[in-house]
Amino acid sequence: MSWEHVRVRVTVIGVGRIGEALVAGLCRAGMSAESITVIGRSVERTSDVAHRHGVRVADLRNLPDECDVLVVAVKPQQIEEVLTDLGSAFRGSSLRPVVLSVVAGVATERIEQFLPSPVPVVRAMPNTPLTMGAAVTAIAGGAAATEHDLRLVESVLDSVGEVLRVPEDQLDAVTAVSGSGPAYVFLVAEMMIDAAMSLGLERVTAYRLVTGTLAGSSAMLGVGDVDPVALRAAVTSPAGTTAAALEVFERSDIRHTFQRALTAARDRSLKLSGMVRPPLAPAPGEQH
Ligand SMILES: NC(=O)C1=CN([C@@H]2O[C@H](COP(=O)(O)OP(=O)(O)OC[C@H]3O[C@@H](n4cnc5c(N)ncnc54)[C@H](OP(=O)(O)O)[C@@H]3O)[C@@H](O)[C@H]2O)C=CC1
Ligand SMILES: O=C(O)[C@@H]1CCC=N1
Repeated sequence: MSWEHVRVRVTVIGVGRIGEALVAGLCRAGMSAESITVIGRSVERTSDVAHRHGVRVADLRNLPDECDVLVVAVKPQQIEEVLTDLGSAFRGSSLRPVVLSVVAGVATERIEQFLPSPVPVVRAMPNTPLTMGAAVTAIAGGAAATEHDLRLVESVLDSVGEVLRVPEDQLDAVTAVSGSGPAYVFLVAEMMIDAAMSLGLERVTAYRLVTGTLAGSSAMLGVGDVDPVALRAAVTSPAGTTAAALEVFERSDIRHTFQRALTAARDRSLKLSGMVRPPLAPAPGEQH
């Protein structure tokens, strides 16, 4: 998406790691800084982010006059408070942006319960490579989200990486795979650097070899529909060095470990939903 002739106004509530990564990614993709507003909790942190990226600042009780996509990027434990304030802010204004939640584990239905209906809600699971325009994000629309709303969200997320639609009940699995996924890759980098140093390489050499290897290998994976098994086979000479290493991995039951790790992440995402209590009763005159 080229933002040169298109104006979509984005407000991001919660400018922590993922909120700021999104702001950085959108600025990098050419969205004008005047189209982006941030709302944070700590004044210092929020003005710091706004200053660094040249974007505007607002607050939850004083939303910007214009906003097409309102991103909620706070922790699951913080969303209840934010949605309560957002519900009140919406009731006192005619502003009706698409609410785009990137919060792990919190269902669109749960979010809708805090807001005057009908507010379109889209749930997304991005990942931190969005800072580099290299995210992969899965989205699912809530009850009031139209095709137009989904396309609007896609236009924003497209500019920071790849976007795919999934049924909402798959988003917990998506979180385990691609939301948390960068951390697994960084863990591999960390372990390879430690192992390289234990073999006698200098830290700086180990770092360059490992990051170069991961970046190069990721670039190979990113070329069309490639099969990771075939790519691995191409590195593995019979009775060679790679085969010696892979045999150690297989004997250590690494596949089962990955299976268990991703299942634990998926289950944690499912559990997070239960931490957000719906509001006690709808405001007078509102249907839910
Ligand atoms: N990090 C990641 O890789 C990914 C994270 N996510 C999801 O994104 C969300 C944010 O995660 P992450 O960025 O890592 O978390 P952080 O803790 O880094 O960021 C959360 C931010 O929300 C702010 N905040 C808290 N309460 C409020 C409030 N009432 N009003 C405005 N801002 C508030 C916090 O401010 P303060 O610092 O003052 O507390 C903080 O800056 C989570 O729900 C997570 O599940 C999704 C995909 C990937
Ligand atoms: O760890 C977490 O809960 C968040 C969701 C995906 C990545 N980080």
